[in-house]
Amino acid sequence: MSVLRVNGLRMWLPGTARPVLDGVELSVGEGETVALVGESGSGKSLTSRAVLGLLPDGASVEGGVEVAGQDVLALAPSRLRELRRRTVAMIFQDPRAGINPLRRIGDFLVEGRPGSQDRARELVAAVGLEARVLRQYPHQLSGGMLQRVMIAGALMGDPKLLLCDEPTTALDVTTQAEIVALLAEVRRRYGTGLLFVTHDLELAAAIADRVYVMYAGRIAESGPAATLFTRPRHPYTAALLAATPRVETRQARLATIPGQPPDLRTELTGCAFAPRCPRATPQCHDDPPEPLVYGEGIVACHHSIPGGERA
Ligand SMILES: Nc1ncnc2c1ncn2[C@@H]1O[C@H](COP(=O)(O)OP(=O)(O)OP(=O)(O)O)[C@@H](O)[C@H]1O
Repeated sequence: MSVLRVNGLRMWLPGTARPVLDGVELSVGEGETVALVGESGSGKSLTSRAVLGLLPDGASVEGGVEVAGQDVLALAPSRLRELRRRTVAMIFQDPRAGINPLRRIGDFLVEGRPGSQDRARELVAAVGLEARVLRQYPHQLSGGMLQRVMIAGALMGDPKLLLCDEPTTALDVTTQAEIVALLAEVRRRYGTGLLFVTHDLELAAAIADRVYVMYAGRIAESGPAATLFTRPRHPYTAALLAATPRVETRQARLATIPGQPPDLRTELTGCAFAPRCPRATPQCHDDPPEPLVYGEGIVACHHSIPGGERA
């Protein structure tokens, strides 16, 4: 069963010529880790924030967001608060932005949850911190420790779904690896579904069961992580992989994808990636490709790479 289903989510923002999210389909199963990857501006954060019912000012939306069977976009504010307290939680890139610097860690964790001191102690230990941090203030902890605190805080309500928006980007490489390992442990121990938003493909490959690749507000390709990263079918996925430094071969960054993603002030007639795509034909500029199912994956491309190959 899915803890999250995003069904054809379309979002318009003021001053744009096309939807900023355009028919996003995405799901996360119970205890599953799913990565949402794409370049900056592709719509990853807007998607993950919509899961919490957080929409930018002036946004209008179509389609649905279901968390544990509840239609988030139709919930009354009080039910939405309850959902965020119990069912779905989020951790962000910068843990310092999400915590009051004047309150002790212990007070932050039990805030709004009377009688939850034991749970806070248990979770602080579960995220690998000593009990004394409960009496400390945020400035006394490193960024990595504070991200552990945020993870403990997110788990206080025993959520079914944890949204992680670039949770390791602000951390050094060693600490990143520790936080990734901790999230994997959280999912194993508590059965939490994870939606992991990142621009880092290597990280997505390391943590996720399934991956969605987003481009210009649309899902270009999705599938099991192992298949998608070894045999990408969408030319955009292949180009992203070619532009990613590979740790195992110690190759330097070899290429960037020529060109820019389409500006939100322009309409799109065909495939959003066509102007940058080596496989594009006139059809790609005129007709938006429909998503097609390939084995366990889905690809929206008129000329997807047969069998897939890593560029
Ligand atoms: N409140 C807003 N008003 C207008 N445009 C917005 C707003 N929020 C986001 N956008 C635009 O919507 C697009 C998608 O933004 P989003 O933050 O979801 O991208 P992203 O993929 O998460 O990028 P990043 O990795 O840089 O965070 C971007 O072009 C962004 O400029």
